[in-house]
Amino acid sequence: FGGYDSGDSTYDYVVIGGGTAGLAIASRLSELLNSTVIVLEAGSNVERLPEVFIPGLVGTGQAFTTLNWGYKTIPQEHLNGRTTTINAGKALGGSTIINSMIFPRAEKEQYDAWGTLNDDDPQWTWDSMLPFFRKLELFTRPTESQVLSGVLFDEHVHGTDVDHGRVKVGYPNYFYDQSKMWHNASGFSPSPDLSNGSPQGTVGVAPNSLDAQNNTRCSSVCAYYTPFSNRPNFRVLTGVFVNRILWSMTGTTGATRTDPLKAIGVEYRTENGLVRHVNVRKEVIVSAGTIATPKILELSGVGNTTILKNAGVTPILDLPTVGENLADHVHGWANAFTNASVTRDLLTLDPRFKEEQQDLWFHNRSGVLSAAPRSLGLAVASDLFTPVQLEQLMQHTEDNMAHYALLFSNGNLNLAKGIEAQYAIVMSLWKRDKLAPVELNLEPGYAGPTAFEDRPHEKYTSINAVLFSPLSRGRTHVNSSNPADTSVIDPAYYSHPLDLAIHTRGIQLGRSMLQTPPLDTIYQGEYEPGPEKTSATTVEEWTKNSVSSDNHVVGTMAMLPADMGGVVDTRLKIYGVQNVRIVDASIIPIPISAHICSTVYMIAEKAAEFIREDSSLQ
Ligand SMILES: Cc1cc2nc3c(=O)[nH]c(=O)nc-3n(C[C@H](O)[C@H](O)[C@H](O)COP(=O)(O)OP(=O)(O)OC[C@H]3O[C@@H](n4cnc5c(N)ncnc54)[C@H](O)[C@@H]3O)c2cc1C
Repeated sequence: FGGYDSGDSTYDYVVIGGGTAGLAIASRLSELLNSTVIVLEAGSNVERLPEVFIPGLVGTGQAFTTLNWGYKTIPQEHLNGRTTTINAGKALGGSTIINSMIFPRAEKEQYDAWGTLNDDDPQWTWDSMLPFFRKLELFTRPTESQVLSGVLFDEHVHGTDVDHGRVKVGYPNYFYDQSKMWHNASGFSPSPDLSNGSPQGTVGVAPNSLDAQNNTRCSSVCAYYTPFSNRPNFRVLTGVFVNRILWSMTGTTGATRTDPLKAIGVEYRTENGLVRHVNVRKEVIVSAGTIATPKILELSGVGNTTILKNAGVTPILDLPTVGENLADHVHGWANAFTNASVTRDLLTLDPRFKEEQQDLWFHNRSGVLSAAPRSLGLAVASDLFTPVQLEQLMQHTEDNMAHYALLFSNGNLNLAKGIEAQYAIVMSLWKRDKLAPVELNLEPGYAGPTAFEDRPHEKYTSINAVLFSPLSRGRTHVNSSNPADTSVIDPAYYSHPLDLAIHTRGIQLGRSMLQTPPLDTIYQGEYEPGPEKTSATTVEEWTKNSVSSDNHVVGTMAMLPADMGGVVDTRLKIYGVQNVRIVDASIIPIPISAHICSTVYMIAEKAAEFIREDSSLQ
């Protein structure tokens, strides 16, 4: 297990990508003892790297180019022509190897929106998703000292089934003074639990994907693979790069195809360049993530025929919205110098401090390395704008919904309808304060766009301000038939004007929080955006020049009806294809106001159930 396949072979289920969703669904399918499952993963198993398993080292793993696909965007018109990087884990465990382990959920109304967009399908509502959110979790109640440090929780919304729960969820062992101060400075009310489906307008200590017994990261490898790696029907190949899906070539091809396409195998390349394939008996499941999944489909001939022909790929099935509808959260900051006694900066600035903290963590799992420190505050529209400003922004957005939907649809009228339907939902949630357009969270150390070498070597307090409800939609497509070439990725950040307006306002709010009691007692002057940036225009300009991806890309294989530009149906099957499901963040039809990892696991758990149900009908 975990090595190279000795040759071509046949499996019931072939899973492309052993990341967050890929390992989750493969593991659940391997519970069906009469089924064989293989996972094909490009990266390797790096669970034993300290940068991966020590919670306080979050952020360092993504700097390893070997662990990060680091997808580059094309120059972004509304970011003054800058290119940006969308990070994504390149390892067994995918992005759960390098992510920040923040593990909340979004507002229940936003999950209900998935059903609304899909002809009111009851399979995709908060109520029908909650059992799967609970199923995936193995929650550890916070200790008395964690509760005294401000952790609030509602056990009913968590999963505690020791036999079936998988992702270990817990809380940090170390609490920075400034995080506690920020809870008061934010002005938000305390959240009873950031996973309860009503986080908007509240602040709280985020649950983490963390093994509370050992105080180590719980990635999808820890949750879904390591404990089950000796199952004879569960095989994982690492270091293999999938090129394409192989189809049964009976029937017609191209736009005139009427019979559903059937996958018969998957072609991959080994690290030493050998091209091999595996055969599939039942289904192929694509879980390569929001950027790589549409690429694999396009290289397999499924996508927009014109785009495929231009790239030199032979079209097999015309599905013009593959790779469209891309949405991403956008990350911005405000930060200030601080006289707080402990910040994360000390890990870099003071070798003795770092050594002490390492000793503490290895000795009894305490100290700053025992925490991936995130307290989240979810601002609603009325926290950001006055009623008059809000009225004007909403009016302008509502008046122009059809215009922007068409603009972002790449000429596809079905997708324009789908995007416009998304906008109508967003506007209605805005009006009812059922959606947090911006998340603000405190980082007890430097967070911002300036490299260590280029900034003063001081201690900082930062507020991350993340745009959570983008209306801009972009796309990712191949422009070559060579699998080794990267796609052309255009998230079209800020191409909807509301996005820039909201995000700039969020950054301003974060900036003012740094000077609000009691945080003002540790404030030693602003570093970024910079005290000289006082007008709305100068802050807006700084925002355009500095923001980056929050690595929460979704939507490129959207679960929407076909006449709204969808790529997969509500059982996650690709339209026009018999036996390929998409199971990862790419199916999320509309961005949610939350860190998305728990939602991706929930999708995988639901998909496993769909497959179980469908196979029992055969
Ligand atoms: C730096 C960073 C920080 C984040 N922080 C948080 C956070 O704190 N909380 C949160 O909720 N979310 C966070 N996220 C987002 C979240 O982790 C991801 O959205 C989610 O894990 C994506 O899951 P996925 O299954 O769609 O894709 P992934 O987990 O990325 O899995 C895709 C897998 O497919 C593999 N793959 C790709 N192409 C091929 C190919 N051709 N052949 C074979 N294998 C291939 C990849 O190597 C990878 O293993 C973060 C993401 C990043 C990158």
